[in-house]
This record gives sequence, structure tokens and C-alpha cells, in this order.
Amino acid sequence: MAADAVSGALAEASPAGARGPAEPLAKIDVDDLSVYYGETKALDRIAIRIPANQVTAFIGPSGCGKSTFLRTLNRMNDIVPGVRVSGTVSIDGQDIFAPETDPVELRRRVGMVFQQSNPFPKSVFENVAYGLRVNGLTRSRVELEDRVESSLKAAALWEEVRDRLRDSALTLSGGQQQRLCIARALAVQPEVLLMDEPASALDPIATQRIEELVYQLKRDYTIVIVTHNLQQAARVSDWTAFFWLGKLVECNRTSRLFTAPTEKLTEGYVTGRFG
Ligand SMILES: Nc1ncnc2c1ncn2[C@@H]1O[C@H](COP(=O)(O)OP(=O)(O)OP(=O)(O)O)[C@@H](O)[C@H]1O
Repeated sequence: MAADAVSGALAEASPAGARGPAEPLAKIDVDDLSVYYGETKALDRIAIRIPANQVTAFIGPSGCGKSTFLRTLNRMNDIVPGVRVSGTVSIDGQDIFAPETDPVELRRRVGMVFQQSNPFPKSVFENVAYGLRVNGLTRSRVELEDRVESSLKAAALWEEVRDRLRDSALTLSGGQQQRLCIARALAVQPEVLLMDEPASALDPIATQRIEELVYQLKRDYTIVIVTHNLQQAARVSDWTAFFWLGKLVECNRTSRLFTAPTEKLTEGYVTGRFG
């Protein structure tokens, strides 16, 4: 598709307005959200509802704003100089930009896992215990040990590290380190888990374990995952949102988005005609 045809289709496809599931219950409700880096508009009037206890995948070509959107959801962008945000994001009805919202507490509720696993140069145990200690979330050593164990179990890592808790986290494999980072994020009992290409640095077997884990975790968490891998989005997500040049073109059930998308632009992207 020629660039002019793409922008024409985009203008048609993307008037501001609520998109995505009307049901089931939305955990995150975004309306008319724009994000600027200085003069650059990275996100343009996004409206989407992200349902609770489901996996929502963000797809789209490089630079279309997926990571910016993900980082907006727990206000990680606050620390980037020159960022300006307009519009609303509410989680369980609470406006995340309201003056009474504490960004530190927001980031506890909305955890994040990055593309490159980033364990601290500390033991396996201390990596998971860290957030519990700094937030004062446990009252005794026994409780701390229980929470570390349950977090490692939830991240499907316990069996592999139960005898290595005192070893440096840096001695684990790449896939284990990524699951450790997931355990660290889960330890503080978030409600939402944001994952920015969590498997893109991993081999196929480690990737499969992360995908299985994502599938299991949605029982307890609302998950939003950015991926460049369309097959991965199709495998792990219930809903898929397709972004293009800072706009949300379409959010639909994943099965629908990949087989019978509403927008021509989505069809062109998922069939590999451009992007
Ligand atoms: N810290 C920043 N300062 C200035 N501009 C930025 C910054 N971060 C992102 N951008 C710009 O915002 C736009 C969206 O970038 P973003 O990283 O959100 O896209 P993306 O879809 O996640 O891309 P990728 O798939 O390559 O990670 C791009 O034009 C990018 O150059």
C-alpha cells in the first residue's frame, strides 16, 4: 500500500472515540489520550478499554507508540524530560493523573517487565525480596520467605531455583532471569502486569515458557504485552490492539483481528502487505 493510501485509510479508520471491548469489565479505561515528547506527538487521541483478567497485545510497526503507551499506563514516562500528556487513563475508575494519585503506589499496582531482563546483581532471593522490603510489605522473616517462594512459584521458576536462592541472579540463564524479573514484579502483588517484548531476547524454548506463563498469569492479573511477533500475539492474547503512526487503528478480539479485521489498514499489516 502506498504511503498516501495508508494515511488516507488511517484518517478514515481512526476518528477519536472509544474502541475495544465494551465487555467484559474494563480494568483500564483510556480516553482521548495524547502523549508528546517536546513537539513530537507520539500518541494521538487514543481511546481503549483494557479488560480485567485478560491478555491484551499491542502490535504495530517500530515507532508507532506501543512502548510509549505502555509506559504511560504506570506513569513511567513521568521521568522522561519534556513529556506532556493529555486525556484520561483510569484504573478501576481511579484517574492515574489525579493529584491524589501517588505514582509510587500506582507502579506497585501496575508492574512492568522489560525486553532485556534486568535482575539486580544480588542473590535470587534478594531480587524477589527487594520490593517487599522497600515497601515494608512483610512483617516477619517467615512471611518474607513465604512471599518470595509464592512469587517464584507464580513465575514458574521455583523448581529451578529452590536450591539456588543464595546464588547470584546473574548466574541464571537468560530465560530464568526474565522469569525472575516477573517474580520480582509479582512479589508486590500488582493488579496489572505490563510486559514490553518480554521474550524478544530469548531462544524459542525460553520464549515458549514465557508465553505459557503469560497464559497462566491472566487468572490473577490483567496483562498488557507489547510484541513485534504477530504469531506470539495470536498465541497469547485475548484482545489485540493495532497501532500505526501514534494512532490506535483497531482493538478487537485477537481471533477476529487476525482473521477478519474491521479496518483495511489492520488487514494490510497482519497479512504482511506493509509494516
Ligand atoms: N524518550 C523519548 N524522547 C523523544 N522521543 C521519543 C522518546 N521515546 C520515544 N520517542 C518517540 O516516540 C515515538 C514512539 O516511540 P515508541 O518507542 O513508543 O514506539 P514503539 O512502537 O514502541 O517502537 P518499537 O517497536 O521500535 O519499540 C517515536 O517517534 C520515538 O522516536
